[in-house]
Amino acid sequence: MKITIGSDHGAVELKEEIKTVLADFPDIEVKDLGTFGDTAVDYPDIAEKVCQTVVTGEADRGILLCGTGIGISIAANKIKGIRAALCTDVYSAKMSREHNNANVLAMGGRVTGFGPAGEIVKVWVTTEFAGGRHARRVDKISALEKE
Ligand SMILES: O=C(CO)[C@H](O)[C@H](O)[C@H](O)COP(=O)(O)O
Repeated sequence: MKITIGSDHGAVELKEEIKTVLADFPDIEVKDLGTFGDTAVDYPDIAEKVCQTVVTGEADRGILLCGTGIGISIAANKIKGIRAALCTDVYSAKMSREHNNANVLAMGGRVTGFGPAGEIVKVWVTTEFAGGRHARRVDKISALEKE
């Protein structure tokens, strides 16, 4: 699985931690699209960069981080084809894959600690979409994009 990851200046350390967690998954290839320092950047720019790789198929999924995860997930969900889930707990992360087929995980570097974030990422990358009744609902989300 190919995953692109990006953060604004509010979550650079969490981004590094998540890359360390994902390094334990031999089947996962991670591409880091920045930002890399503490100079302030605008989270919609990072959301756009990462989400473009998902909608074009260059990546299978994306992980987006900012201070709260709120702004970057709002921005991501404006992009056609993106289903970004802002998660602060493992159950929601699991459901975002099983029920919503989320293709982007968002978290907040000023909200979620390294330990919980690592557990969230692990379950998110290992949980498959359940399909069935959930596919009908996800299709209805996609239909909303066309209105
Ligand atoms: O999206 C956010 C808030 O909705 C993120 O937390 C940003 O990282 C945050 O807004 C950045 O704030 P800063 O004061 O410019 O560091």
